[in-house]
Amino acid sequence: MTPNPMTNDLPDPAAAPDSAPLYSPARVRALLAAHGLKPTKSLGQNFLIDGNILRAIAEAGGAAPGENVLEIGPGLGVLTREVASRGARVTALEKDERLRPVLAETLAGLDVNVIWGDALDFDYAALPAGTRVIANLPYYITGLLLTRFMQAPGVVSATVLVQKEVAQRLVAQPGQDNYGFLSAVAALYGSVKHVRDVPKGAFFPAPDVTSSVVRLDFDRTRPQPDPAFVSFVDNALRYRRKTLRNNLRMMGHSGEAIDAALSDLGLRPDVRAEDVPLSGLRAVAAALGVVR
Ligand SMILES: C[S@@+](CC[C@H](N)C(=O)[O-])C[C@H]1O[C@@H](n2cnc3c(N)ncnc32)[C@H](O)[C@@H]1O
Repeated sequence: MTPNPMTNDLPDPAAAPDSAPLYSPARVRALLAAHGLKPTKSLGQNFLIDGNILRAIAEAGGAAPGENVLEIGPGLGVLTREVASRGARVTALEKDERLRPVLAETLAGLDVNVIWGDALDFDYAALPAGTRVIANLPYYITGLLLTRFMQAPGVVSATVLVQKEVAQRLVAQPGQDNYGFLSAVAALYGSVKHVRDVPKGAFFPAPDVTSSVVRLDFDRTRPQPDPAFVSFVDNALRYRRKTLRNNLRMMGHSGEAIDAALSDLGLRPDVRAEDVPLSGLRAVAAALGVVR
């Protein structure tokens, strides 16, 4: 049973036998109808209705007995169930309070702690060491959430469903089209792996864009990036297609100091920040006295 791509209509709930899995399109529709709910676009509510994708995310995310998992946006609880039923302890942050009765029903009997509130207000620094994030993220705050996970010392990995375009940015290397702050900061904290693409039909309602599952691993054994350097990289890469010199000028560095630094480091005066590897940006930051 797949949704009609033209209307996003799902089959009649009466057609959903109780034995059908929770993520089946008919069960999802029945659940929403029973609670008088419609997905809210502004909250990025595109619910997963494909069992293969759910299993692939849980598997890639390392959901296993004894693991502490953080999920952002459990929605109807389909991914939460998949992860918790593999023995992981799940903490799930959900903003939409209308989903309280739904999650009470779909997560009954599982080891899940639902925290109601905005994921942007959550204290990620307090998460226990070894926490794994597994989530189908609300797309409108993906970038912000990814940087919160990176900066939380307890979080060791994040396996997340994101827009394909974000996935491409995450894995891009210096000099490539999609390279930018997200690519650079991900490389500063660890490594990124593209797990698989996910077609629009795997969601209800179907989103406008293709999605991808990526896994980010954060290396907590090495010294964490200097916040001054992270901010320097953010500013240096902020305006794409402008020269690094121009972006550094916007940060308030003098033209003289920039020219001397670029020349000493053998970088062309018109080099663009997205073409300079992180080691080069670090050398520029050191030459300008931003980091030691
Ligand atoms: C893409 S849906 C994923 C739902 C479910 N995990 C699934 O895969 O079917 C995103 C979820 O994030 C929730 N959400 C949106 N903004 C949020 C925020 N700021 N804080 C916490 N949850 C949020 C939405 O209500 C929704 O449940």
